[in-house]
Amino acid sequence: MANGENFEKLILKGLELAVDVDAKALVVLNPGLPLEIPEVDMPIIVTGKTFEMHDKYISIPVPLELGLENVLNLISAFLMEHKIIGTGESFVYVTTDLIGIREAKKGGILSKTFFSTTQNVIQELLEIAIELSTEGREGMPVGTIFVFGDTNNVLKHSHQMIPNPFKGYKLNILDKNVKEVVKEFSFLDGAFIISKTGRVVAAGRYLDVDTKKLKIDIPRGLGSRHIAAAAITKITKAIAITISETGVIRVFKDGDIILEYNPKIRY
Ligand SMILES: Nc1ncnc2c1ncn2[C@@H]1O[C@H](COP(=O)(O)OP(=O)(O)OP(=O)(O)O)[C@@H](O)[C@H]1O
Repeated sequence: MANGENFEKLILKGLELAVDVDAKALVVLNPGLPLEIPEVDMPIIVTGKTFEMHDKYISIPVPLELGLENVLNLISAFLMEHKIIGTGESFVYVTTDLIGIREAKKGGILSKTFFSTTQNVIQELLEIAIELSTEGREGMPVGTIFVFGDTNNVLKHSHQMIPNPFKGYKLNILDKNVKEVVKEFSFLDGAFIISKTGRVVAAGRYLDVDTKKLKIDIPRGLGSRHIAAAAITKITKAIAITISETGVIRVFKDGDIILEYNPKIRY
């Protein structure tokens, strides 16, 4: 039922339900339809391309491709971080074909800095990760790491494995053509270093982390790429996104996996 008119009717029903169950917010998972958002007292969150504060609602960039469960977890963390809902309180969500109620989870592991205006960079990186996972590079599976934010510290804890192909270029991940350039260089061993503003600082970077000392607690079976990604987020404030050669995408913060998703599996 991906038609705007019916979607708007569902949103109105969602609002009614939210009032009935004393929910603290309404979340609209919009796949990109032009929508008329009603003016109400309750905070309304709409998924979109960019982070924007509107009069009637807040738009937050979360790729719906991540699957309902991941998207709702991310939004739940956002609502808690912004004190829109507290533990035990709920929000109502509306997709193009369902309405549901969700309770905020206790002890969310998403860091406070995960959602901010720099979220647009994370959104872009997740989109690249999803494309690399599903398409590979020239048909071959690709594995890599993106380390985002806290760049000076990340650079201190890493070194070039090969000359840095991005040295001297001011390429920003938010610029249209740069996405393809980054995908082209994804065959390089090591990690991409991305600054808070989206600048591609380096590729082919080895993360120097002493994983024995750091006590990294991630599921067994994950190899050195994932351990290194977890570790760099433990010793810096960066967020790491890994793509495994199996296609699984993981997001790490403070040494933990905060999101795990396989775009090859339909949820
Ligand atoms: N410390 C590190 N810094 C940057 N890249 C690393 C580091 N350690 C490993 N890698 C990268 O990870 C690649 C794969 O290593 P490994 O197979 O052990 O990882 P993995 O976690 O099992 O990943 P995958 O699921 O993709 O196989 C290496 O070829 C290298 O490019």
